[in-house]
Amino acid sequence: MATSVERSPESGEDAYSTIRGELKQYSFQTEPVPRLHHLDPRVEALMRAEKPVVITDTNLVKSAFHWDADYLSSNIGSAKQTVYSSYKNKFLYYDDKKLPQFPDLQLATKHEEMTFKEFTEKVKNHKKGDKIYYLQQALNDSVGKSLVLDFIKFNWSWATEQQKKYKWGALTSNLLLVGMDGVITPAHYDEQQNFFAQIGGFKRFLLFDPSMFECLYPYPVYHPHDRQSQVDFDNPDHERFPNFRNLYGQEAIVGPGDVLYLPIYWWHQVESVPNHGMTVSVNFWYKSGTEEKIVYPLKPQQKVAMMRNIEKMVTSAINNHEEVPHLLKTMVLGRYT
Ligand SMILES: CC[C@@H](CC(=O)C(=O)O)C(=O)O
Ligand SMILES: [Zn+2]
Repeated sequence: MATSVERSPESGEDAYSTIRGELKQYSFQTEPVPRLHHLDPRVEALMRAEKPVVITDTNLVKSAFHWDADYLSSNIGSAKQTVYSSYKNKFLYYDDKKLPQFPDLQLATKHEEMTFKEFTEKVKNHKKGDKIYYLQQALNDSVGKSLVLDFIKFNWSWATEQQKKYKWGALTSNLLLVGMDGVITPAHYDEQQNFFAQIGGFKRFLLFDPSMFECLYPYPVYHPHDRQSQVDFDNPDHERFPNFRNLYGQEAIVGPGDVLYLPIYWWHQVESVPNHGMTVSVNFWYKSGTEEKIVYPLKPQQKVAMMRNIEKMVTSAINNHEEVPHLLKTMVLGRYT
């Protein structure tokens, strides 16, 4: 498979409209995420409302536009990188610290450690039916000098200005993502604010408001797939997940130079657009700021945080996750339903 990365930093509208015509359709409706120049005042309104927006011309990662497979191979260094492999194109995240409680869990994706050079070899020699690979590595001080210089030249003044303006907490990490053509990260939410910067290739985001929690049925908090939706978007089980029929979302295509503001607790499915080569992205995860004061009614994301705390409290108090479902059902069925 080619390791080339499709690149047209100022991707003309033609690239996006061509891609839009190729995208897989799902059973739910979506509307487009606004795509705005970073100086457009509507960006601030959307970010204050914690709504997604594709922000253009930030130059956030312009110094990394040359990060293609060959450059990264020669400059990232010989440290092992975190790579996931799967015989399918879906890469469902799992928390390996929770795996011991689920010894029988069948994982479709495997965590492998390999050098970047080994990763690009596997991608180059990929044949139909072979494993598919997705590199997902937090940028750290093991990278080579030239990558450090590129990293230092990110538009940190813009990023830091936003971080202060919206009272976000600390930047916790930058994840380097190098995906083979067509890889998918299924629907999940994260507990951090996120600037998702696209460097090479194109990614399609399906985004859902935190209130869509009741349509997306996340795994229990104690489960290794915590925060991930249980619903298979390609073959939804409407018996188990009846509210999936009410799902409604937003959609965005991000290309080189685009930055997607992905608000904390917003659900997202991320698809490397098929037949457009490898994708290279870097995300910027920030702790969310603390609310100055609680305002009622609570926001959907606050209710999600509350439900998470209840599940965590019950699980630790009862000290046996197998007893949690019965206790919660006893508490709710026939009483609150
Ligand atoms: C973690 C992988 C995912 C991005 C994402 O979910 C995030 O940045 O929160 C993707 O690009 O496939
Ligand atoms: Zn995510």
